[in-house]
Order: sequence, then C-alpha cells, then structure tokens
Amino acid sequence: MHRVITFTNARYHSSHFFPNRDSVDTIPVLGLTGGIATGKSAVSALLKQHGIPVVDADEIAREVVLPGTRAYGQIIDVFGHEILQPDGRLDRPKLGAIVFNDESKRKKLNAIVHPAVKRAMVWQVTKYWLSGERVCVLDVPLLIESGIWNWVGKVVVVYCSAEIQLQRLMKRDNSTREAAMSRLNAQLPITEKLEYADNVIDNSGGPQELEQQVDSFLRRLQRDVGWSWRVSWLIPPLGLLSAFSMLLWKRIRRFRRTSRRRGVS
Ligand SMILES: CC(C)(COP(=O)(O)OP(=O)(O)OC[C@H]1O[C@@H](n2cnc3c(N)ncnc32)[C@H](O)[C@@H]1O)[C@@H](O)C(=O)NCCC(=O)NCCS
Ligand SMILES: Nc1ncnc2c1ncn2[C@@H]1O[C@H](COP(=O)(O)OP(=O)(O)OP(=O)(O)O)[C@@H](O)[C@H]1O
Repeated sequence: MHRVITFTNARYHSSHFFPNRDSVDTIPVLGLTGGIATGKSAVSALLKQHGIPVVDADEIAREVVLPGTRAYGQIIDVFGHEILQPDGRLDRPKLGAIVFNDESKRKKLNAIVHPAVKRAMVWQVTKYWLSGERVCVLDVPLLIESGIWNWVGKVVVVYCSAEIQLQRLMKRDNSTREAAMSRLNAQLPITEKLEYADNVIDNSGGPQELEQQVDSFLRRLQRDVGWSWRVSWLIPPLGLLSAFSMLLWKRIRRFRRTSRRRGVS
C-alpha cells in the first residue's frame, strides 16, 4: 500500500534512490554532522541530488528567529535592540561576534533557539515519514553537543583535518584566523566527533573525491536500509525491537570507547 500524502518535492523523493518502494512503516533517520566548515552542506547537496531528503538545522535555525517568532522576541529581551538590522531582522554577524566570544551568552542563545529547532526538526521528519520516505538525513552541526546523536539510527561524520577546516572557514566567511578560531572553539573538536561516528566521510580531498566518498556511502546505505526495512515491514514488532536494541547498542559502544580512552590516558 502506498501512502498517499506527499509533502516533499518529487525531485528529492528518496524513492528516486530506493526505486523498489512498496510500503513504508519505518524511516531510518541518519544524523549528518562534522565540525564547522568540514563540508556538511557539500555532502547534503550531493545527498539531495540522489533524492535523499535532508532536514537542515542551520536553515531551520534561521527560520525560527525571523521577526514575529517567539525566539526573536526572546533574543531581543536578552541581547537588546542593538543586535537588530535597520529592517528589524537579526544582525547575524553582530550576534555571532558576541556569542562566539562568550560562552555564557552562547548558552543563552542556544537555550532560546535549540528547543524551537528541535520541534521543527521532529515535525519535518514526521512529514517525511507520512509521505513514505524510506530514509531521511538530519544535517545538524551540533548533533553530538546537543545529544541528538542519541536519537538517530546512524551518525555520519564529515571529516577533514583541523587545519584544512580552518582554511576553508576563513575563505568561506572571509574572516580572520582569530574570528574563525573562536567559531571553531565553540564546538567539540572534530577528532572527538569521530568517536561517535558509525560512518566517516573524509572530505580532505577535492570535490571529486568527495563525490566518490558519498557514492560509496550511499551504496552501503542502500544495502543496509533494504535489509532493515524489509524486516520492519514484514514483522513490525521486530522493527521496533531492532530500533530499540540499536539505540541501546550505540550507547553501550560509546560507553566502552570512552572507558577504554580513560583507561589509556
Ligand atoms: C550566532 C548566529 C546568529 C550566527 O549566524 P551566522 O549566519 O553567522 O552563522 P550560521 O547560523 O550560518 O552558522 C554557521 C555555522 O556556525 C556553527 N554554529 C552556529 N551556531 C553555533 C553554536 N551555538 N555553537 C557552536 N557552533 C555554532 C555551525 O557549524 C553552523 O553551521 C547563528 O549561528 C545562531 O543563531 N546560532 C545559534 C543557533 C544554533 O546553534 N545553530 C546551529 C544549528 S542548530
Ligand atoms: N572538498 C572540498 N574541496 C574544497 N573546498 C570545499 C570542499 N568541501 C567544501 N568546501 C568548501 O569549504 C567551505 C565549507 O564547506 P560547507 O559550507 O559545506 O561546510 P559545513 O560543514 O556545511 O559548514 P557549517 O558548519 O558552517 O554549516 C565552503 O566554502 C565549501 O565550498
């Protein structure tokens, strides 16, 4: 039975990537993360080209602070009218300069914006599920820091060395080394994020190498989703059980890795 509700743009429908879709009762959710400027958006763009729906936390974070929203009012209450542009929208570079140089202010901003982002993400995933998508990717820079990694099927980390990361960040944002470093230091180091990874996409090379990495990742994904989806569809309680055991296994594995690391250091 096909679900009839379609909320998504047909061009991006994951049935394009998984053409043998008959029915869908589960939606494997993948968490895509990395350090700032390691290439999450570049990977997301490639995934979208392959028909995979992507929920973009940065994009949502911009929407939930538009004038008139609750978060917008709360931000003005905390940071004052000085962080507004003449047209009333947030002056993002100005707010960025404040929060990336002051952890307590960043925490205040996060406490306002993150709950709204999480609600919107859950809603978007639900819409994809209702429209019958077999897989959905959450592109979340702070996937690990925010604990969202606990709730996704697989964590995919886009990696490049800290030095390449810094160079790309400075070039993209046309920023000084100091400004780029302050943004970089607001996140867990990329090497620590690797510890949470089920899959790593190495973006140390050029765009063509990245495409090859994404292609091989998608081949693996197609294999895995095909298998788990069939089991969940044939025996729904088994699907639920496998989801719970997978989440539990992830925590155990992470706990073991951390204990091993503590034992070594
Ligand atoms: C501080 C703000 C206004 C700066 O806006 P700006 O347009 O300059 O940057 P943008 O939003 O495009 O973010 C660029 C990158 O910075 C990093 N980043 C953004 N916010 C944070 C944060 N609170 N902590 C650490 N890194 C962050 C991410 O890697 C992100 O991809 C903005 O980043 C913001 O509102 N941040 C708080 C919300 C948030 O955490 N967003 C990240 C996704 S949930
Ligand atoms: N393989 C690559 N080779 C050269 N440049 C790249 C490569 N991948 C990404 N870039 C460039 O590096 C910059 C950062 O990439 P991107 O915006 O995809 O990172 P991001 O992880 O999404 O960053 P953010 O955390 O800020 O959202 C961009 O200017 C992008 O064009």
